[in-house]
Amino acid sequence: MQPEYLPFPALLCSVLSISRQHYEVTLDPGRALLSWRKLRPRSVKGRTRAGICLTRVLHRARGLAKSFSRQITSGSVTVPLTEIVSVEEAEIDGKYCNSMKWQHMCKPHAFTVRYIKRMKKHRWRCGEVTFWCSEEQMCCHWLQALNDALNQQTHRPKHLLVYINPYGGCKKGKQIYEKKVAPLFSAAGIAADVVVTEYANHARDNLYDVNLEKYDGIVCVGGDGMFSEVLHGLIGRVQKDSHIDHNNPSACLSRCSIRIGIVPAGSTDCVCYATVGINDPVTSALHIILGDCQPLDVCSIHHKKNFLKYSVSLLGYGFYGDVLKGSENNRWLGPARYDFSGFKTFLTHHWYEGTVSFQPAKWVIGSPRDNKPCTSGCHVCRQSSKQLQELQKEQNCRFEHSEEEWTTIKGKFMAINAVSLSCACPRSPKGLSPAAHLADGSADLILVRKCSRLNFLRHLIRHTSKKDQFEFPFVEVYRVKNFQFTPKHFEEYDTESTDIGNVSKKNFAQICTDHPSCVCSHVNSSWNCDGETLDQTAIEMRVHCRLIHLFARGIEDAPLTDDSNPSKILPME
Ligand SMILES: CCCCCCCCCCCCC/C=C/[C@@H](O)[C@H](CO)NC(=O)CCCCCCCCCCCCCCC
Ligand SMILES: Nc1ncnc2c1ncn2[C@@H]1O[C@H](COP(=O)(O)OP(=O)(O)OP(=O)(O)O)[C@@H](O)[C@H]1O
Ligand SMILES: [Ca+2]
Repeated sequence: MQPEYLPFPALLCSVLSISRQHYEVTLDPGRALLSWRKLRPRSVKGRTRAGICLTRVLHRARGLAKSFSRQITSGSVTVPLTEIVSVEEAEIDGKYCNSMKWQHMCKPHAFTVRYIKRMKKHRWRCGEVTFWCSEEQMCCHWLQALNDALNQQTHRPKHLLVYINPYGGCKKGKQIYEKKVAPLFSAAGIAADVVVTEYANHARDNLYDVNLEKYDGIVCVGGDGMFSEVLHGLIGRVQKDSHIDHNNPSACLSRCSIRIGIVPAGSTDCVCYATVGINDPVTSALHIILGDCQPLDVCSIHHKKNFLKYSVSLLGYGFYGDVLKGSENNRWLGPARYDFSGFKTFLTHHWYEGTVSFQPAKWVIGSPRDNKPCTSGCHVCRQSSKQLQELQKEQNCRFEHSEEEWTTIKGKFMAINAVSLSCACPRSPKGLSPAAHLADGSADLILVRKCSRLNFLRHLIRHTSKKDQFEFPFVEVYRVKNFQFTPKHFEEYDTESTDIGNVSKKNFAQICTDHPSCVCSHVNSSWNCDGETLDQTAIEMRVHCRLIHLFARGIEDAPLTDDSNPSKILPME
């Protein structure tokens, strides 16, 4: 049984100075809060004649804790211990040492606390406050207590493996890491082994050899393509270690427990944006330092019994496949290559014929048009994944192979998009499917049927506003656990050959040479899989619920402060 008053964790409360003003500073380990409140001169006098130091270890935890819950007064700041980035002895600069106030001290004693400040649009910055103590002993006491509290947060990474793509996005990956991220990691006491990649797939291949046990996380500095490399390396490595054959489309893949952090330095940065709420390197670094953890669904893509790729953002055929293809020769344009190619692809206005079959994700409690986006600590994800787990247990693993309820749609499509997260990115802040969930075990399958150029434009424009992009008769959206696609012309030329895709391509090439004026080259599109083109057009996709974990927390509901008043952090009540 718990005694009424425990000696530990005890409150630590002192009068310390910040910028020569007196504050009552309290560390409440029970509620995991650090707070400081400005004292009026009268109350300081009442506490200590010197007006600087008074340390009281308070055991009346309950009464005081209650009073903290009401502490939303002006001049009062409360920071959860989970949001403290670092604590260290302050470096005293000349300004303070030479001031009259401190001249009597040969060595002023101060410590600096860095903590999360929430700015607009999910951007985080590092706030900094230096507390001055009158005695060395008090300073040590505070440093010790704060560091003890931080050390108790065992989910924070201590050792990271960092891969930097120096050529992603605007080619600033290395600079971004060195200037913005590395200093924060080192302040937080995180050791990092850095690999600057020398060729495409360097990071992926390296992850097969590296001793993963040494690390608490892997960080990739780059765009979605770089993240995809790390994802393939990690998932591939874990399956290899667990002797799971990834070529088997119905294999139950082993989950990867080591977390991946994304420092955005790419062209789209969709995975980062959709899991953090912004593509900002400092914000991402801070999420990594705090040791955030966000599970993420991953889709596997197969052609017959051959594994092709994993996808976490967009698996798109038609419009987005063509945009990607068209952008490849214009890499020199950097991120603008997608807009240029998007414009050209829009003007060419192609549609493609084929058959889509899918099985709905029956366990999910949400739907693609319920207007309930995935947020930090998402209830829909938690509940849905729990129900999926129960279903899998009930059906004793046969669930994955069940043949029930396939829906088949044959038609002409402008675009077929499957997304297992919203795909929010700077181009489209709500994404391709605004209510898709990060970790519910499902993907949203969006079918845009053949329509006029004007209608397609109306649909595209909706991605940039708050209006529903699915509210058109030519757009359908389904929440699925898997789907298959066969292009019409693949069916026609299908043979018993083992390399069907190549046979099909060969036949088309033949037809096009025979009829130079025809549009055969546009009979098939290609798949854009997280920014990479797939070699096959006939594919099957399956969602693996929560296969990986990121250093992220999903998108927080509402920022607690704004830029105009960043110093006031309200308690997390
Ligand atoms: C009129 C404006 C309409 C704007 C509509 C914007 C919709 C943007 C939706 C973006 C969805 C991104 C999904 C993420 C995919 C990533 O895994 C992948 C790798 O990074 N990125 C891309 O494939 C890169 C895909 C980039 C796609 C850019 C598409 C740009 C379309 C421009 C159409 C212009 C029509 C103008 C007519 C006058
Ligand atoms: N050293 C390297 N040299 C050439 N290519 C590399 C190197 N390192 C990584 N790559 C490849 O570069 C590709 C693109 O990188 P990245 O995703 O970082 O930028 P991006 O394509 O501009 O951004 P996004 O994917 O967000 O659109 C990745 O597919 C990755 O495999
Ligand atoms: Ca999902």
